[in-house]
Amino acid sequence: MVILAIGGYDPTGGAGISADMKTAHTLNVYCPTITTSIIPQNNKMVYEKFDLSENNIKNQFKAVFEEFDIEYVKTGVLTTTAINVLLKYIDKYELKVICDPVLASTTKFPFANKELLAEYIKLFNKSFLITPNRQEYNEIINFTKNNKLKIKDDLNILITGINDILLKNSKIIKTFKGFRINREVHGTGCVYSTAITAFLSKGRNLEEAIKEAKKFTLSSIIYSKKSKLGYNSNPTYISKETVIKNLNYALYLLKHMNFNLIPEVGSNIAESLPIPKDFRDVAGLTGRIIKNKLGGFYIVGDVEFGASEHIAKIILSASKFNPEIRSCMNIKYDEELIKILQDKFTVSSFDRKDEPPDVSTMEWGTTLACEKFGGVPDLIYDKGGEGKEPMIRVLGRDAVEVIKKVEVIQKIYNSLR
Ligand SMILES: Nc1ncnc2c1ncn2[C@@H]1O[C@H](COP(=O)(O)OP(=O)(O)O)[C@@H](O)[C@H]1O
Ligand SMILES: Cc1ncc(COP(=O)(O)O)c(N)n1
Repeated sequence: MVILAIGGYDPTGGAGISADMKTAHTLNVYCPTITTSIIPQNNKMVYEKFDLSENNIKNQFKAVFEEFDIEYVKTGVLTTTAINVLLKYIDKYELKVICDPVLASTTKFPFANKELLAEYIKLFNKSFLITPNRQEYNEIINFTKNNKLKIKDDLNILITGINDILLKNSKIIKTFKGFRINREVHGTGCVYSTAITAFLSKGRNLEEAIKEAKKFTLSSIIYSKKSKLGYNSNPTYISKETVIKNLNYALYLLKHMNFNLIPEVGSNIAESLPIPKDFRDVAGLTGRIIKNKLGGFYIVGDVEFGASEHIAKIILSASKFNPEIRSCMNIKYDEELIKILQDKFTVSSFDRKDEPPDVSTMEWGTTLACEKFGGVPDLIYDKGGEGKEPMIRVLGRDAVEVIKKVEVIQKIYNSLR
């Protein structure tokens, strides 16, 4: 797949064509880019906007279209020159344009004036989809009204926010629900519109493309890169294959450990996709890790999605406190051990005696432990109850991280003996 991204250059890599290329590359789509402006900026401010000449823009278009067959084009920061050249190429190559009308930066630097906005309306009328945020949408509608300009009825308009609204012919076609992650990330709009373009180029229909791109964008926020001034988009795609691979590698590492912290009920280890909705988004062992009476242990079953409801409930509850936490393993409880572990790991707990009626113990206990801790600790334990074995649960960002924590715990346990 090849898509073309046309936009401004942000030297920090958080937004603009750098974000576009990172996004497309992560989705295995090749992405030539045409630069319209050089925009020195960071999470604090935009220093300037240097627009490239008409001749340079024309040569960039020539170079790309000589080299590639392009069907889908995503636009970010544009100039009048870039729009005028693009309009000609749309006609000549029947391009499908996804236009992200970046009228200003999040740091409030204006990227468009009235003259440019008038050019944008021409581009909208030759585009497939535009993805304004709510503020940009209001500005565009007001501008068309005040200047008696018309936007074609059959233009797809995705108004982005926390929930995104897809409009067509002035009707709401679909709302794409999101949730707020407590983080302001530079370049999310670029990632989102490029991800939509990439999924469209893979043959998804518009609603599927938006749905998948929204999950992808949320991941790019969850895994965003912290810098001295804020967070920068970090497009990250964790597929089912990645999760299965992590779990199988974690079990491989376990086999090479003298692991014996196995509870009577057995252990399981699980890992979820990012932003899991229910246990079907969580993979675990269809069987258990059980003690071998003569020493050692057996790993019973295969790694499958939907295999472990119990551990899945822990992950689903924990991920609400920290969406990066996607994995958990339950191991044997030991009074002396958990005391020592407090020096090495963050620990929280719950007491089954406090359990209210008619709740899922794992959902209730995990939520309570995370609330007490103010996030997700490395370990959550309980001392058991009526017919219920005490347990330690090890949490982490993926199954390999969890197993590495288990390895440290096992070594500490062995040193007590
Ligand atoms: N902190 C956040 N938490 C969750 N979703 C976010 C967050 N920031 C942006 N998004 C999502 O990323 C997409 C683009 O973000 P938005 O802020 O609307 O674009 P822009 O960066 O162009 O203003 C939207 O779908 C929005 O829901
Ligand atoms: C080159 C370029 N393209 C797009 C944006 C918008 O990104 P944000 O909304 O995070 O400011 C930007 N700031 N710079």
